[in-house]
Amino acid sequence: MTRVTVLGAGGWGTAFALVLADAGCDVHVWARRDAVARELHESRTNSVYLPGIELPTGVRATTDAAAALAGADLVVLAVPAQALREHLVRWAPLLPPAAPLVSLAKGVELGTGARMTEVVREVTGAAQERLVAVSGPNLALEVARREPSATVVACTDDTTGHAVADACTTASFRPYLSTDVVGVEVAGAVKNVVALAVGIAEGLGYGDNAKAAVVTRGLAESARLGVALGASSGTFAGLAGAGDLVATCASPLSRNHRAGVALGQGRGVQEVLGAGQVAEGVRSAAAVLGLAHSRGVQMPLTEQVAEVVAGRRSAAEAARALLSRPRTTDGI
Ligand SMILES: NC(=O)C1=CN([C@@H]2O[C@H](COP(=O)(O)OP(=O)(O)OC[C@H]3O[C@@H](n4cnc5c(N)ncnc54)[C@H](O)[C@@H]3O)[C@@H](O)[C@H]2O)C=CC1
Ligand SMILES: O=C(CO)COP(=O)(O)O
Repeated sequence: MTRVTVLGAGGWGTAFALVLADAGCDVHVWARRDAVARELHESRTNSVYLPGIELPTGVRATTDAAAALAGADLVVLAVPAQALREHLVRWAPLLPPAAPLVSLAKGVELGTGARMTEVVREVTGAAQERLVAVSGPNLALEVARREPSATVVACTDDTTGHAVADACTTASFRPYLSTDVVGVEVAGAVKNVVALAVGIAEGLGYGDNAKAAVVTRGLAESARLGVALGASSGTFAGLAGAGDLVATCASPLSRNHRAGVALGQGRGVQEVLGAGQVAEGVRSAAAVLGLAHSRGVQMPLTEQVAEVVAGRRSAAEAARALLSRPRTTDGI
């Protein structure tokens, strides 16, 4: 039986632990907070992050990372993007030397512009073949309710990719394989920024035309950045790109979408963040923009989201700025 350690017991870490257990893995979850670990371990529920969901028997949880990681065949990283490095520095000496390291986070690190697998590689020194990104239209609550969902398992090494896909294939959760780690990670990170933008449009009271324009132009700029970083443009038309935008930009379950609506209604970013769980796009917007600037890539939508999030521009001003840009000729 594959022994898997999931580091992070938020909505997605917990839902993914459920998938792994359904797929027949022996699952050990690390939670940051004692109350969450105890509830998961004793009642097999996580009422803060996944209300109404019961995990399969056999899933264990602890706040002791060393105990969670002992003997792991596979390690899943499920903490928010901006917290990954600080946690990994502590976990690195505890990681089994050959286990694949799977990143679930959708974000780019502030200050470095690093993708999540780049952070993992820098901190752990793990070979590229051990690094895996899982990303797609995977709203945690729907996955945990065992509603049909598909995802992308991205790894430069086929054998590792298949091993991770085997560990998380169930009757309702279906992974597709890709070797385009860069594309899958960029698509996931920029998706959160676009979901904020769609929410902002909604909060401003705009209709479906505006939202469709934001999604489509957001996807175009996501693909532009990805290709500049070496990704394949096809990745952005797939599950990790268009697929995740469809799910997140339409769903009230998306925290980025909800945060965007609040920003569009004129609420401040502190109020918006204080009210809910992690909305990765809020902090990734500036990081994505920095990465784009370093490669000479234009990302006008991301630029406006970063302005709104920083409080330098109102949502209405951002919309006006986008509408008054010089005409472009790419036609997509
Ligand atoms: N929730 C979802 O539907 C999905 C989330 N993701 C991605 O997975 C990653 C994790 O998201 P969730 O599990 O949903 O987040 P969450 O907000 O539900 O939970 C985050 C988890 O990380 C822990 N944590 C550790 N250090 C933290 C810190 N410094 N600040 C805040 N939390 C910290 C929290 O205690 C919690 O266990 C994010 O990058 C997100 O974009 C990806 C797909 C689906
Ligand atoms: O990434 C997600 C679904 O694929 C979840 O989105 P939120 O982080 O906005 O809730």
